[in-house]
Parts: sequence; structure tokens; C-alpha cells
Amino acid sequence: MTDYDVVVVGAGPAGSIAAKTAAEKGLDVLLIEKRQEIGVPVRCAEGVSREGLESFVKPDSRWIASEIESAEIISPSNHKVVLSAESAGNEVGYVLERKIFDRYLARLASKAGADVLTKTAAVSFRREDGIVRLGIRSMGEFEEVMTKLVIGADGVESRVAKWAGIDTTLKLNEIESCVQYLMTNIDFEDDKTYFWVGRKYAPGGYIWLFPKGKDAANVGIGVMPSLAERNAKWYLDRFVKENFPEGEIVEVVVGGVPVKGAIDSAVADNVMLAGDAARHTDPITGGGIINAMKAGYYAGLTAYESVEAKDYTAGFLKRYDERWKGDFGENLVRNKKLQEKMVKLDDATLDKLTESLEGVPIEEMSVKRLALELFKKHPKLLWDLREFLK
Ligand SMILES: Cc1cc2nc3c(=O)[nH]c(=O)nc-3n(C[C@H](O)[C@H](O)[C@H](O)COP(=O)(O)OP(=O)(O)OC[C@H]3O[C@@H](n4cnc5c(N)ncnc54)[C@H](O)[C@@H]3O)c2cc1C
Repeated sequence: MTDYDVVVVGAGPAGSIAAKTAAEKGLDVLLIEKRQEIGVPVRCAEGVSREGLESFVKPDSRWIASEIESAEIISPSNHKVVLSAESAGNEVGYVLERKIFDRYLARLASKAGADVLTKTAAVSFRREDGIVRLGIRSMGEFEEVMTKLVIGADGVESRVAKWAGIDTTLKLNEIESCVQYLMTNIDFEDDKTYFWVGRKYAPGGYIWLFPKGKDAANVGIGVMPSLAERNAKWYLDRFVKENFPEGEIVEVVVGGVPVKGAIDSAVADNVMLAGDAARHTDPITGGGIINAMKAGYYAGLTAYESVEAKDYTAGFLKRYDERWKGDFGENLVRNKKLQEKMVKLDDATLDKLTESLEGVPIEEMSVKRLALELFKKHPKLLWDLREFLK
């Protein structure tokens, strides 16, 4: 006898959607979250694409902080290119209120029938007779839960991945180190996101401003430790001092974003990893919310099939790998390669590119046009990036 068919570790977007999906299929599901409150503290700039979000949930004014119409890219010498939300694609469309959004998703899992426990951490893992004895510490008390499957949706520092022996190690060029301030008393257009690019601002990454309503915005930075001479906070503080000297910082967030590209496999016997735990974030933008939800859905679905077939082996669970790879896996591979080229661009090239496109009407701008212009300015890149143009 097992206590559960599936225990989902971590109630972020990946975990809640996994638990919801498996519970809707009739499995006995436990969703555990080590923090006292789901969604707090927020470690995110909270931007999502419209299409990605709407494929899972109907947008709700309780957890939509802003609707975004356009994205502005600003070069080191202050040339600006404006893209519409549709052509900018990922992470431009809505800015969420994740404190509420994450809780909403966990509630959907609970409504579907999953047991949800907060202040409950997975602390140990033991396979025995084809099932898992998962040690959990709930409200200070230790107990072992027996389960057929564990879905590791425990974020960038995943312990489930280590217990299961799945290689998700991150090298210094496979992680962005991030700092973000929630700021008030600053000037911005509340239907626009802003991206400052170039080594001057953020070596190996970028600085962002995502509006949270009319009066506040997430202003943050990601830098690649292998390229940055100082830490992320140093670059962000310098930027804030120069650009928003009157701004007030009301909240601080620090965190790492994996930019590894696709891992070989996110499964082991009895285990599937989803979301940041499986390095499902986009290597260029660092966005991971939508991929986490997609992976959670595929993991929940595969859990159901695995329980039906009474087969919890890695061999059976491989179909989960096939599902996430078939959906966004190729994008992760491609964007990792592209990102490796992009971080090598110098500031002069970025300036030339944005200067030549400055003032192009928004309806005529697209990522493709940006790329074509870049190749005109930098023919060698055309050769380097030929495989991405197919
Ligand atoms: C500064 C910053 C800005 C970002 N901006 C964006 C953005 O604008 N758009 C976007 O799409 N993405 C963004 N991301 C990435 C995004 O936040 C993640 O990709 C997303 O949260 C991944 O969801 P997840 O469910 O995989 O993991 P998480 O949301 O990290 O959830 C994991 C959960 O597991 C819990 N947990 C961990 N260990 C245990 C344990 N042992 N037992 C029980 N619970 C455990 C954690 O407490 C956490 O709640 C940003 C990240 C950072 C750091």
C-alpha cells in the first residue's frame, strides 16, 4: 500500500499544474511546499506571454498587475527599438502578481482533489521495492510518505534532482545571477516593458523594467557570472542611480535563473523533474513560468499513464521527456546556441544595430527584422547563425 500515487514537491507554477493535472485524472496526489505561504517571497519579474498564459488559465484582474502592449529595447548609447507585444513574443503580454497567481494555481490543484500542505519540506528520499519513501518535515514533525512517483518541481536548487541522480549541474555560463527591486517614484509608461542590453549594463544578460500597475515597477538585472566583473547588485545600483535617482526601493529579490538549455533527461525511476528543477527556462530571456506550467502538465499526464500501467520505471517515464522536448525542448537547444553568440556581441555592434532601426514604426518591426539588420551590420554573424535561419 502506498499513501499516494504522486507526491509533487514545490508549489510553484510547475508543481501546482502537475498536481492539478494528476488529481483531475483521479490520482491520489499530495502537493507540498516548504514555505509557509505559497508565492511568497516572489523571486520573479513576473512577465508572461499572453498566448502562453491564456493556454492554461483565463486572465483574472486579481493577479494581472499590468497589460503590456509593447517592449522597448535600449542600447548602450541609448538608441531605442520598439516591438509590439506579439512580435516580442516571450515574457511580454502580462505582468503577473505572482503572490496571488501562485496561490490561485495551488487552489486549482486543491479543487481538483490534491492534498496541499504548506510549511512542509521534502527532506529525504529512499527507493524501496519499486516505490519511494519520501521523508517530509511538516510543521516541524518528520514523517515518511510512501508514493509511487515523485514530481520534483522544487525550483532552481532542486534536491529531488540530486536524490534521483539526474544531472542538472550548472556551470558559470549556465546561470544568470539576478537582483530585482520593486520601485516606486520612477517614470515609465505602464503598458510597456523595457530592456537595456549590452555589456555596459549587464554582461551576459540585461536590465529590465516591468510595470506593476501605474505607480510601481520591477527593475531588475541578470548577469552571467562567467562574464561579469562585479556582482549583479553593483551593476543594478549603478543603473538605478543614473536613471532613477529619485526612485524608492520597496522590495528586494535575489535569485538564480538557469540558462543551461535542454538537459538530456528529466526522469529517473519513480521521478520526473519539471520547471526550473529541470532547467526549463529560456536561455535568452530567462523566462520560465510558461514552460514550467507546460512541463507540469506533461508530468501530471505522464504520472497518470504510469499509474495506470503500474510502471514507474525511467523507461516508461521517458515519454515525459518526449513530451516536453517535443513542445519547447528544441527552443531551449536553439536559444542556448543563440545566447552563446549573443553574449559575444560588443556594445558598438548593438549600438549600430539599434541606431539603424530607431524610429521604425512598431507595426513594421519584428524580431526577424532585427535579426536581418544585425546580419547586414555584422555579416560574419550571418555565417555563424546560419542554422537558426532555416
Ligand atoms: C529575478 C528573477 C526574475 C524572473 N523573471 C521572470 C519573468 O519575468 N518571467 C518568467 O517567465 N520567468 C521569470 N523568472 C523565472 C521564473 O521565476 C521561474 O522560471 C519559475 O518560477 C519556475 O517555476 P517552478 O514552478 O519551476 O519553480 P519555483 O517557482 O521556483 O517553485 C519552486 C517551489 O518549490 C519549493 N521548494 C523547494 N524545495 C522544496 C522542498 N525540499 N520541499 C518543498 N518545497 C520546496 C520552493 O519554496 C518554491 O515555492 C525569473 C526568475 C528570477 C530569479
